Amino acid sequence: MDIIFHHPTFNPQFWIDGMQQQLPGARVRQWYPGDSQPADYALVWHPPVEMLSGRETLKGVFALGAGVDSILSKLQAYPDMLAQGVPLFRLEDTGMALQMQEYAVSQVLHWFRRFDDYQALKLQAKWLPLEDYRREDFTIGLLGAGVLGGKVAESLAAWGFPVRCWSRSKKEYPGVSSFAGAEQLDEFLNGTRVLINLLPNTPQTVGIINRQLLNKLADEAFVMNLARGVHLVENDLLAALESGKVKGAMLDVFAQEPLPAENPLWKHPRIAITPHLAAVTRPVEAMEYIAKTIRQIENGESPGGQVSLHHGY
Ligand SMILES: NC(=O)C1=CN([C@@H]2O[C@H](COP(=O)(O)OP(=O)(O)OC[C@H]3O[C@@H](n4cnc5c(N)ncnc54)[C@H](OP(=O)(O)O)[C@@H]3O)[C@@H](O)[C@H]2O)C=CC1
Ligand SMILES: O=C(O)C(=O)CO
Repeated sequence: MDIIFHHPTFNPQFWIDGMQQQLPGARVRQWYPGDSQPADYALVWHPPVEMLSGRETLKGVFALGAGVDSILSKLQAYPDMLAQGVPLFRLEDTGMALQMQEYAVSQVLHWFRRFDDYQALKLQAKWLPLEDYRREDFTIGLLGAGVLGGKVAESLAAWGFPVRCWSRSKKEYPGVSSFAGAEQLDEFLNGTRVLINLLPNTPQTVGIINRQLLNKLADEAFVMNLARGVHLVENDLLAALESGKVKGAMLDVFAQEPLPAENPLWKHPRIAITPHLAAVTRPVEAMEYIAKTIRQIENGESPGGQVSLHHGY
């Protein structure tokens, strides 16, 4: 079995050795421009078009992350990049759900215990106990309730917050109310105090966190964007912070990354920023998962994690 690998930043030798250990007998190589030797599987992130195009014998392409928007947008521009019928897989969890839970829970508790307000008071040297927020007024809404959103919802429900989620199909997560489809979006937003975004980037979700949506949240809402920058209309968030509708935001992802130094989001006192690291690929877990999936394919089974080219995620 031949496996080709391309990632703009990961250490290729680490992955080549790791995959060979996971799949004894497999020949794993880093792909270089001009390499059109046969391959059965490809492990990729931001792949050059030339790496995949014309490879009709591929049995699977693995995205080395959870989101496949960059691969699908390239595929849209170059429809021949992936031969007909070659399945595209993505990483499902492989250690990312725990990271998302840590990120979301710590920030929700930060807002709930009013540490943002106390930090502002501290800067004025003011000793001023504030009224506690009540859990029942702190409804948390997950936009997107898949592999990562579902786990984040469950971890917040375990802290006793009212939690709800919104997805395309109905969910049954313990302690989490489920809303599904465009027709239930308003109901989901009504009363949501903390909005956490874990949707995929698709034509249906671009710009979803906009003025109209923000206005439907509870007053003094909080917004956490952990999915993709294109989901959020940045100027609409800034306007909602100015009007007081939104009290604070925590942003991990941006329409332009790295976020340019002149972007006003940097300077806003009620916006916290991290540089797209809410959940990163954990190589060992990812390699175990990919190897398991390859073994399933080789055994003629139908593995999970296949991307729907129709739905775009
Ligand atoms: N900031 C970071 O470091 C990282 C960000 N991400 C981002 O997180 C995203 C989510 O990952 P993951 O949970 O694994 O993805 P999943 O595909 O498992 O979950 C996506 C969820 O969004 C829902 N959804 C999709 N389209 C719509 C729509 N039009 N209307 C309503 N709901 C919709 C799906 O509904 P249904 O369940 O019904 O299909 C599903 O619940 C990734 O696409 C990626 O962009 C991922 C990893 C790290
Ligand atoms: O896996 C993904 O989609 C990511 O955004 C990794 O940071």
